[in-house]
Amino acid sequence: MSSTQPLANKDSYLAIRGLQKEYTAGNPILKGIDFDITEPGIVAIIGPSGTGKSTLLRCINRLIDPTAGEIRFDDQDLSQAKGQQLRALRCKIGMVFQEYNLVERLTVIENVLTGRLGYMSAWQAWRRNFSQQDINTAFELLNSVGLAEHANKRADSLSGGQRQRVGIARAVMQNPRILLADEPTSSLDPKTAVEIMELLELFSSEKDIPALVNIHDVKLARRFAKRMIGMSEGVIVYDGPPEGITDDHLKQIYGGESWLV
Ligand SMILES: Nc1ncnc2c1ncn2[C@@H]1O[C@H](COP(=O)(O)OP(=O)(O)OP(=O)(O)O)[C@@H](O)[C@H]1O
Repeated sequence: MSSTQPLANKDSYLAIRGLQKEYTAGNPILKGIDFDITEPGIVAIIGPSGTGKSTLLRCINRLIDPTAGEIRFDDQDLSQAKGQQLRALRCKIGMVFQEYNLVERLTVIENVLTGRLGYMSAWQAWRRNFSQQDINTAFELLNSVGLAEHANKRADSLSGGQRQRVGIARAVMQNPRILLADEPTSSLDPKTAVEIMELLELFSSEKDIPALVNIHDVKLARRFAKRMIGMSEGVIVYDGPPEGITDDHLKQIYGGESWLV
């Protein structure tokens, strides 16, 4: 794709053009990324370690600043947003992390409720002054992720799979327009990994939003993704349906072939 293509219309969930990121000058990690997200469902981003998958998601939610390019989200250029505008846009981006990023000393329900903090005034947030509606929604979400009976336990008493369920509930609590998940299954056993992907699929479908998921497990990606983006050395080398990915694509993405059995 070319960075001269027009940005998608305002019905697009996300439109990225010419996205570049250098951590050190002259050493680009993302070398001009272009894609549109126009439908709900899981989009799996695959590629070898160090190719820039996390950097891409971190640019999208502005945990880091892109070096160049445009990130069109909610009809605004997220790459240039600052201050209140950036905070408001970030509220609409739910983020799920590999290591969960929960507040360990808080209870499970308190962790889910932190998904609303971005919508509250500083005073309300400081007082943890959540509305009854938010509290009800948090309990409903905990029920949906199968953790209703754990609501009042401390987050650090849960297993990895349970923590990731809390992480997903917290992200959905934001009422996001998109979900970003950075290797959400990498620290989990295979069965739990499937359950986590099922939850991402469920919320993506229920809330009618896309979920961009960085994932190392190609088989798992193929099972759940509607679309796969293959990255290699900071560029996109495959963008299409899971059934379109061939061994040749995988060789191009990961290099070599001895691992392809
Ligand atoms: N904060 C940073 N400062 C400098 N370099 C960084 C920083 N974060 C990442 N990098 C470098 O950018 C490159 C891409 O890293 P990134 O984490 O985006 O890759 P990845 O594809 O997500 O890898 P993995 O699958 O192992 O998580 C790597 O070479 C990494 O060392």
